[in-house]
Amino acid sequence: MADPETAATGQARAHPSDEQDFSRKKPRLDDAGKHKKQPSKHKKSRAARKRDLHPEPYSPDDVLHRDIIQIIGKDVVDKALEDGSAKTSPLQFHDEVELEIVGISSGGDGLALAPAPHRPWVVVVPFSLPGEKVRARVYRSGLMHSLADLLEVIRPNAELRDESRVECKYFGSCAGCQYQMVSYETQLGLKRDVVVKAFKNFSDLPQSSLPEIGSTIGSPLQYGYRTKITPHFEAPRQNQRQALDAAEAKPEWLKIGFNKVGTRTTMDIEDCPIATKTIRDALTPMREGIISKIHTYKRGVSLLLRDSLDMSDVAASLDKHVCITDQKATVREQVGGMRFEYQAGSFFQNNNSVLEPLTTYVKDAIFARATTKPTHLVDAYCGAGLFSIMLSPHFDVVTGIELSADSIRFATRNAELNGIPEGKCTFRAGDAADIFATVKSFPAEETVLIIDPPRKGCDENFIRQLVEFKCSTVVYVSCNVHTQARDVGMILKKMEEDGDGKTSPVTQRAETSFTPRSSIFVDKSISPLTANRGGKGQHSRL
Ligand SMILES: C[S@@+](CC[C@H](N)C(=O)[O-])C[C@H]1O[C@@H](n2cnc3c(N)ncnc32)[C@H](O)[C@@H]1O
Repeated sequence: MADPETAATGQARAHPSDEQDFSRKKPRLDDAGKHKKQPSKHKKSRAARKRDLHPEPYSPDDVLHRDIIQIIGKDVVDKALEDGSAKTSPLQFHDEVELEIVGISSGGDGLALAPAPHRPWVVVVPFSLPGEKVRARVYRSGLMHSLADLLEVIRPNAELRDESRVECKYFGSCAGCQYQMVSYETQLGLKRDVVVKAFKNFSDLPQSSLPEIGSTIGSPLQYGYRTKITPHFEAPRQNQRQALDAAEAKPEWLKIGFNKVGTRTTMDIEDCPIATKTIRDALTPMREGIISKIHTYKRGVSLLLRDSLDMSDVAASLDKHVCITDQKATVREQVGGMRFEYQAGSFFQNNNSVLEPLTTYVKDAIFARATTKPTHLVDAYCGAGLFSIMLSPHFDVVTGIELSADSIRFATRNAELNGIPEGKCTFRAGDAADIFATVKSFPAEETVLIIDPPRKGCDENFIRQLVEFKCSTVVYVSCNVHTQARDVGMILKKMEEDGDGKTSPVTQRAETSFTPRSSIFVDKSISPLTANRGGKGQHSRL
């Protein structure tokens, strides 16, 4: 799933960089307790001012902006942009308001209209649900919206909310999960809605061409599924370091964990119930080790905890797991009948329990649609070879490409490890677009292309060559449905421009499945309990 940093890592959700940060009004003190110079509001570049009013396309800000438009209407937003009031919040810092939640954003937060007599303005309230009446306190404002902390659910949506479902003591503060209080059934429906909206808002396709979105296929595990977490902590400041020599217990300022919702502040997290048992068991000793030598750290650290089969015993049962914390170490996982190894610091999907159903789903989708039996498989953005190797029994020739040379080394090794005949699977390191030059001899009618790009999606060079390649089937797996919708729209349009209906590799139907990933055919939305928010420098994913 894409950029492996998902909501489950607890990284903070992205907020519009240009938001009106009321907290700036408070004097800031430096380490020595002196007042820091306040940043001048007049120094924003023209580009920054433009960004203020036009979120970066397909970014989490843009996705939220589309949700806002849906609630208050395009005309109202356009008028506010025109008259210059789109960034002027009618609500002040720390205003407490009672709100009726009317919708839920693609990032999983409740959405309300600012109460009358305020002009149309959206308030975003994490952990609230449609149909609820809540009390919330505003802490920041941005383009046509304010962000607010949930203070109280005055009238819960009894159909959706059941607090007894919540299994994590940090839920409601940690940025990692959004949905623990709702049933998994409901979560799957919410994820489907995100896919529907994404194709409507970001594919640039006419209504009549929008794919039908199937129902979401659930993850076999809803807690204890996450095979990777990356808690982080800050190094002591100079004044804190001096006091440390005497300290034995964890100093109050030291927080080892994930971001607090809506902030870039780290919360101390002692346990994470969405992580596997192996990772949960390893977290306490790891934290204790850090606390005991915190005085030695000169800078903050992002930790890595990865669940691996025990590598010390090749014949060991699949029940013997260890926690890997070294980025360079090798991790081993089992998926169906296949074994995979990869470098701990490189990409691998973070919910092992969905991988067999996911790859089987992709295989079934390919063969159910094929009119001629596919023989050749091209796996673009192949990582350590998950799709290549899982699907290899069903093809004669398989080739994969991937930017990371380390992942390619492991993909080649994984083919050997699983006894795939020599020469059947070949992998090369390089930009995905380079694959097309190497597969010109593949028979178009019998060739399948699987794409599983990072969150930013494919580039135009790749898409242009994909369309020219004219293979029989394209499967687009993605952890970011918004860039996926953009790319699918672009592929369909370019194919139409080419006027070659027969090549049409793109399915008529997007189907939501599993946790977050998506494909042209499949849209998987991976993580239970999380909204699969995404984006740079933030936050979450498979
Ligand atoms: C979402 S992961 C998918 C990996 C693999 N399909 C799997 O399921 O394990 C995306 C992969 O694309 C790789 N990548 C990123 N940019 C790329 C590019 N321009 N060309 C090829 N691979 C790229 C990343 O290193 C990462 O391994």
